[in-house]
Amino acid sequence: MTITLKTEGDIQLKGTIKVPGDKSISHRSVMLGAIAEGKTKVYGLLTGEDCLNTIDCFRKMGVQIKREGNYVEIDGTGFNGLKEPDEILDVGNSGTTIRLMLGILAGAPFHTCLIGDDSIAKRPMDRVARPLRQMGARIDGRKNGSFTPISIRGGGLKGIEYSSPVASAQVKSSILLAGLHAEGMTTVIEPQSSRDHTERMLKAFGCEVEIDGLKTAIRGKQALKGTTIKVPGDISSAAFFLVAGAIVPNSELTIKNVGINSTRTGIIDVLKEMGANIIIEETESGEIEPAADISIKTSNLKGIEIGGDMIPRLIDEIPIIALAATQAEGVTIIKDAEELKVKETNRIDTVVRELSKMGARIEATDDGMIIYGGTDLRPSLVDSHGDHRIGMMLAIASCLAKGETVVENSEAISISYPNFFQHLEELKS
Ligand SMILES: O=C(O)C1=C[C@@H](OP(=O)(O)O)[C@@H](O)[C@H](O)C1
Ligand SMILES: C=C(OP(=O)(O)O)C(=O)O
Repeated sequence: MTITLKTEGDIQLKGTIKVPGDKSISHRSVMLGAIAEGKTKVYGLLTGEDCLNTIDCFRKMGVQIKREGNYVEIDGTGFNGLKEPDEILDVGNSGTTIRLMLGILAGAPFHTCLIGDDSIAKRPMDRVARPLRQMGARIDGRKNGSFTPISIRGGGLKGIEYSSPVASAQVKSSILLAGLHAEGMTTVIEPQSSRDHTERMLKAFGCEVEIDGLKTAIRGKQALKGTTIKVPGDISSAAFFLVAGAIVPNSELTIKNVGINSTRTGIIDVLKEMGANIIIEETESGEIEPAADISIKTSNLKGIEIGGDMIPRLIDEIPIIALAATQAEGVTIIKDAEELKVKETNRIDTVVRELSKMGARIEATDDGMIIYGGTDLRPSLVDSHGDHRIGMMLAIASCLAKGETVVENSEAISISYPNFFQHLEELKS
């Protein structure tokens, strides 16, 4: 699908929106609800393509999941109730689905075959296959199990202590979920902190998780009990409108009920450091996850350097931060972000290529990018390359480019934010 975005005269973004539910928390609600005993109610579940694929995979393993009014109910089978699927499980575009599910399947004594789309086929699975094999899972696939299609036969796991070479919540979560069904303790040590939704939610489902700095440990053979989850709005989706509010002239907008777990709020810290006029009003201290209403106004941004421990706290927001940087005064340097190369696209390359088409002065580096600020963007024919976050960043960029910007492959946006264009139109005035 191709979308044409017209910017005639000066536009401004004004009003209040509520972004869809957090994608990371939604995936985990379905997965933990499925392997728990009893029913789990999930309010605010994201119904983007990625989460629909997670639901579909668990249905194929015999789990009943249905919409009931304003919540989704998962009839947990208990871990031993999962059934060998008759069909291949298709995760679509979702890295979180495949990597976390491999952790669960590592403990399941049956055979499963997993595939995904062309983007998933390029993303590394050895980062989870390696530790899961050490625990006892049998995994095979293309290039010795490094890429999809991938198959797994689980069961008979033993706990391990694993030092992960990357700060990745998908790796950490996959190992912890396998650890839940292993003999003894399973410990993951990370080089930097990654998002901690799995740990928080395991606790909400009645499990004990030990956290000591960068070390997270779980004792095996703990049963999960169904519970009620309220999914806050996704800060990674809110990020597009936070940046839009800061860079589109005469704008002022509020986003209600956004998750503000500190492992995810790098975007807020960066916008503040760049000089954004942003106000956070906490609304939910959150037994599981905190949330806030966030307001932002057009601001004079300045370039900054972003790297180190900050990167895992804003990894998915880098495409939209790059756009913010094109409008800042001075230079922005993003470093230590090699992980961008193994996302839905190589996000260093796609951000640089597509923003350059619009006139941005931006250079790729080995581990990030350098962006020179103060640029007038021009309309262009650009492409999401099937990457939802690139598509949304380009749509926001079009608000600053007078004329017609055409975004190819814009359907990818429904992966994480199905009503994105509706919100964009509502805020334009
Ligand atoms: O665990 C998760 O829900 C996610 C973790 C991150 O990936 P990595 O674990 O690969 O860093 C992030 O980029 C992804 O969008 C969602
Ligand atoms: C990287 C992302 O997701 P996933 O790894 O689940 O495909 C993302 O949503 O930006």
